[in-house]
Amino acid sequence: MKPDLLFPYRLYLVISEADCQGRDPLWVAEQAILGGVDIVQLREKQLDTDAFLLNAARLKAVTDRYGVPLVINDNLAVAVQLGAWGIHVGQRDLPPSLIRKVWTDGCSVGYSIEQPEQLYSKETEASDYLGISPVFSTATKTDTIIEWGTDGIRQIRQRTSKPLIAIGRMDRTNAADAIRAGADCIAVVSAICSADSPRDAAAELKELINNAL
Ligand SMILES: Cc1ncc(COP(=O)(O)OP(=O)(O)O)c(N)n1
Ligand SMILES: Cc1nc(C(=O)O)sc1CCOP(=O)(O)O
Ligand SMILES: [Mg+2]
Repeated sequence: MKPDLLFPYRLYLVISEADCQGRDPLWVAEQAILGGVDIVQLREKQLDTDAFLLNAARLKAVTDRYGVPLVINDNLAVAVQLGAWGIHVGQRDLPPSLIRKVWTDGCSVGYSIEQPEQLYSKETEASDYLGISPVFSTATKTDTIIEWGTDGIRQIRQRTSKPLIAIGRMDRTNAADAIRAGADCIAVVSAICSADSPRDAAAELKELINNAL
């Protein structure tokens, strides 16, 4: 199925303070953007809402400077108060249809798909793009169910026109394969946040993605 063109982003950085190896996440995010990241998600699983909001506001000052959309993971209160571009939720979070009722001014809603039957739900219908969760199992997030693999990307591509985000152990060795299998965008934590040079890592991934399109 042909992908929806409303999601033009190709390289998606998912970031948290804990994933940045003691480095300043604002520096990591800025370097990644300079290297070619074109959408950023703040995923803070350990912080309360006040601390999450403070970090999100600091990060938004950086992403706004470069015209890069900022997505908030899970926390609708933070996303709304911040005026974020969007929110990403999974199967055990607030459902997209409820988010749309509360956050009415055109937010973007990403939704994780963990199993084939979840593609055909009212909540999937209510979302703007889908996280393929995970393409490969990863130490960064261990509460996942199956591995989709590149064949899984191909199967999902045949069944939906929603933009597809490949996430889970994505890196320089598999990004091009995921794009060729039908993903629209590659999302990473470690491949950028753990790299010696987040800027160079992002630039290499972006080139691999662009060459695979
Ligand atoms: C782009 C993207 N895809 C998938 C996820 C995972 O979301 P979720 O299943 O809600 O898990 P947590 O990130 O909340 O642990 C994501 N965050 N981003
Ligand atoms: C945030 C997230 N969501 C996933 C999912 O499967 O839904 S995997 C993941 C973390 C991805 O980290 P890394 O790039 O280090 O593998
Ligand atoms: Mg979640």
